[in-house]
Amino acid sequence: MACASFSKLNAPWSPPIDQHSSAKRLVSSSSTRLVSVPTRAVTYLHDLSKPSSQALAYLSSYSTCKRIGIAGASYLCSPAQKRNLVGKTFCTVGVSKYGENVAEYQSHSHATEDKVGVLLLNLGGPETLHDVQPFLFNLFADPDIIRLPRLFRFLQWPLAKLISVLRAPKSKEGYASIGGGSPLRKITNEQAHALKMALEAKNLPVNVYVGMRYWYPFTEEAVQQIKRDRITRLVVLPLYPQFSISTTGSSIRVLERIFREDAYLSRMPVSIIRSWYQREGYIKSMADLIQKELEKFSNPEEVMIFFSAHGVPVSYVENAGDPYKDQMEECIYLIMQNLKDRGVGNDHTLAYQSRVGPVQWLKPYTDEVLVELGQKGVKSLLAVPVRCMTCY
Ligand SMILES: C=CC1=C(C)c2cc3[nH]c(cc4nc(cc5[nH]c(cc1n2)c(C)c5CCC(=O)O)C(CCC(=O)O)=C4C)c(C)c3C=C
Ligand SMILES: [Fe+2]
Repeated sequence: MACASFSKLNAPWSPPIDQHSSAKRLVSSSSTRLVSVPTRAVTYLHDLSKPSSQALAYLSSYSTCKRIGIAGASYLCSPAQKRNLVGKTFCTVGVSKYGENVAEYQSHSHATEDKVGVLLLNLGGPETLHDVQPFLFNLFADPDIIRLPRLFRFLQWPLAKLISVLRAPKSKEGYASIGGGSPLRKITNEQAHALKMALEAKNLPVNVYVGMRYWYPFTEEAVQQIKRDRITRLVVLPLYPQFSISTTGSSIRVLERIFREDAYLSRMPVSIIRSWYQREGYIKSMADLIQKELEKFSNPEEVMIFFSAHGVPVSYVENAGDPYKDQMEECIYLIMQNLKDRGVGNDHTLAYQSRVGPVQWLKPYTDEVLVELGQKGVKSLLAVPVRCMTCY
C-alpha cells in the first residue's frame, strides 16, 4: 500500500475540466471556512490496514497492490492475484493526501486530539417530482456520466439541459410509482446512523457524514460540516460495492477537487475504500439474505436467482478500462460459491438494467433476459439488486 497525493492518482479518463463544480453551484451554494489542524498520517495508515485491528477495520482491508489509484485499482492486480485473493479484500484501500507534497504530509507528526470522520458517498436522488429535472441535469452535466470527447466538452451543459428535459417525464413516472421521490437520502441517513452506532459499540467514536453526488446533501455540504467539526482523519466509503468510473470514480473526483483547493483539507489523511464487493462480510450478508428469501418459496430449489445490476455503457469497460463488469461478475461468483458451500445450488442469472440513450450498454439486458426466462419455463424468480448498498 502506498501513500500518495491525489494529484498523482489521476486515471486516464480524467477530463481536464471539471464542469460539474459549477453545474452544482446552480442548485447548491456553500461557504468555505479554513481551519488548520496538524495531523499524523502514517500511523493511521497502518491502523487502517490491519484487518484484525479495531481501528475501523471492517471498513478497511489489506491491499496487495503496489500502487493505488483513483480507478479502484483491482485491474492493477493480475488475474492470478485476483483469484488467489478470493475471499480476502485486495486493492481497495488507499490513504491519500489531497495535496501535492507527500513528504510534507508525512512530516506533520505532532497531532492534536484525533477526530475521525467517516464520509459515506452516494448518488443522491430527487426528493419530489419537482426535483427530477434539476437532479437529472446535475447527473448528465457530470463528465463521468456523459463522456464527451475533449473537443466537444463545451456542449456538456447544453446537452445536460436537453437530455434532462427529455428524460424527466419517464423518470418522473418511475419516481411517482415509488411514492413521488427517491428514498435514497432517508436510507443513506439510516445507514450512517447504524454505522455510527456499530462503531460506538466497538468503542470507536466517529462522526459519520453523508455526501451525495447529484442531490442534497451534496458532497460539498458534507465536507463543510467535516471542517466545522474539525475532523482530523477521514475514511471515505462510497456506498457502491463495485467500482465504476460513473459512480465511485466520479464521487472521488469531486472530493479530489474540493480537497486539493483547500489548505485544511489538503493536509488531512484520508483513506478511501474504492470497492468492497469481495469483502467476506458483504458476500456473507448477501448470501444470508438470498437464503432467507429462498426459504419463503414452496420449492426453493427451483427458484432462479436473478441478479439485477445497474448497467454502464460498453465503452466504459472496453475503452476506458472501467473494472465494473469484472467486479460485478466476480461478486456474483463469490456469492454463489458462498451459497454452494451451504448446500444451496440454485441456478442464477446476471442481467443489467437502466439503459439511457442510444449507445450499447452492458449485456444481457434485464428486459430481454426476463422474457427469455419466461420462454424457458422458469416459474419462480428471486430478484437480487447488486448495484449499490442502498438499493437492497
Ligand atoms: C446515463 C448514464 C448513467 C450511468 C453511466 C449510470 C451509472 C450508474 N448508476 C448507478 C446507480 C443509480 N442510478 C440511479 C438513477 C439514474 N441513473 C441514471 C443514469 C446513469 N447511471 C439516470 C438517468 C438515473 C435517474 C433515474 C432514471 O431516469 O432512470 C439510481 C437511483 C437514484 C435514486 O433516485 O434513488 C441509482 C442507485 C450505478 C450503480 C451506476 C454504475 C455502475
Ligand atoms: Fe444510474
